[in-house]
Amino acid sequence: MPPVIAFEDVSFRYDGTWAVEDVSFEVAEGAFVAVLGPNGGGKTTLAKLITGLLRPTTGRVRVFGDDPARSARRIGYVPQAATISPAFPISAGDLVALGLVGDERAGSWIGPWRGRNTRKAVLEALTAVEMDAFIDRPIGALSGGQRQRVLIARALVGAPDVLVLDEPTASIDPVGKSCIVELLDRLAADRTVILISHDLATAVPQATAVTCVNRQVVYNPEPMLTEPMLQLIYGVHRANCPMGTFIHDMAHVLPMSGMRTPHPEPADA
Ligand SMILES: Nc1ncnc2c1ncn2[C@@H]1O[C@H](COP(=O)(O)OP(=O)(O)OP(=O)(O)O)[C@@H](O)[C@H]1O
Repeated sequence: MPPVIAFEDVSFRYDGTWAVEDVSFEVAEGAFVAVLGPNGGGKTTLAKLITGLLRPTTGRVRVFGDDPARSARRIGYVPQAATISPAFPISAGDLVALGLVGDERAGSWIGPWRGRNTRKAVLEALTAVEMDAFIDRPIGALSGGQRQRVLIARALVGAPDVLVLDEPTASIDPVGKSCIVELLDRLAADRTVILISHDLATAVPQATAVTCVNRQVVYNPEPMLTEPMLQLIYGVHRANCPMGTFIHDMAHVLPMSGMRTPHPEPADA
C-alpha cells in the first residue's frame, strides 16, 4: 500500500534559519504518529509542510501521492495554540463552518451557512467531539478545553483522511486532557493521525509510530523510542525502550543528564 505521507530529502529554511534539514520518512495509512521534540525543533514546520501551508525549500513532500496543496481537502489541521480570541464574536457552529470554506461538498458557503448541507456537516463534527449542544454558544463563553474541542471539530468537518494536531492539549487540565486522549482514540479508528505533543503521556497511549524532530527527523514505525531518537531530542544515551518505560524513567534520566523536562504551555488567556 502506498504511504499516506512521504518526505523525500526535505529541507526548509525561514529566511536564514534552517528549521528542518534532509528529512525523509513515510507514514503508512492508519498510523497514529506521535511527534516529539524540543521547543524550536521544527515540529510545527513539519506539520505545515504536511498540510501544504509551507513548501519545502528543497526536496519533495507527497500526501496521497500528490502535492499537499492538492490533497488539502483530505487533511484536517488543528494549529498550535489556535488561540482564536475569545472576544471574537463568533459561535462554535460558525467557527466549525469555517473549516468548510471553499469546500464544494458544503454547497454554497457564501450566504447563510445554515444551509442544510453545511449545518448537517457542522452538527456531525460537533457531535464527534461531544459539543453539539454548544453549536450556538459564542466561543467566548466556552472553556479552554471546550474551545479546543470545537477547533478539532473545525478540522474534522471536511471529513479528512488525515488529521494533524499541533499541541491540542496545551493549557488543558488533566481531566480535559484525558477526554481529548479518548477523543483522539476514537478519531484514529478510521483515519491517519499526526499528533505533535510535548506531553508524552498524551502522545503515548494510542501511538503506533513515533517521530522525533530536532532539525533532523528520526522516524520509527513502531511506538518505540530508539537510542538515536533520545540522542536527537534530549542528548541522552539510553537503550531502546517502549515509550511508557521512557516516561516512567524520565524523571530520573533528565535531571541526571542536566536536561530540561518538557514544560507545560502557558495557561490559556
Ligand atoms: N515564521 C518564522 N520565521 C522565521 N523563523 C521561524 C518561523 N517559524 C519558526 N521559525 C524558526 O524555525 C525553527 C523551528 O520552529 P518550529 O515552530 O517549527 O518548532 P517547534 O518544534 O514547533 O517548536 P515549539 O515546540 O516551540 O512549538 C525555530 O528555530 C523557529 O524559531
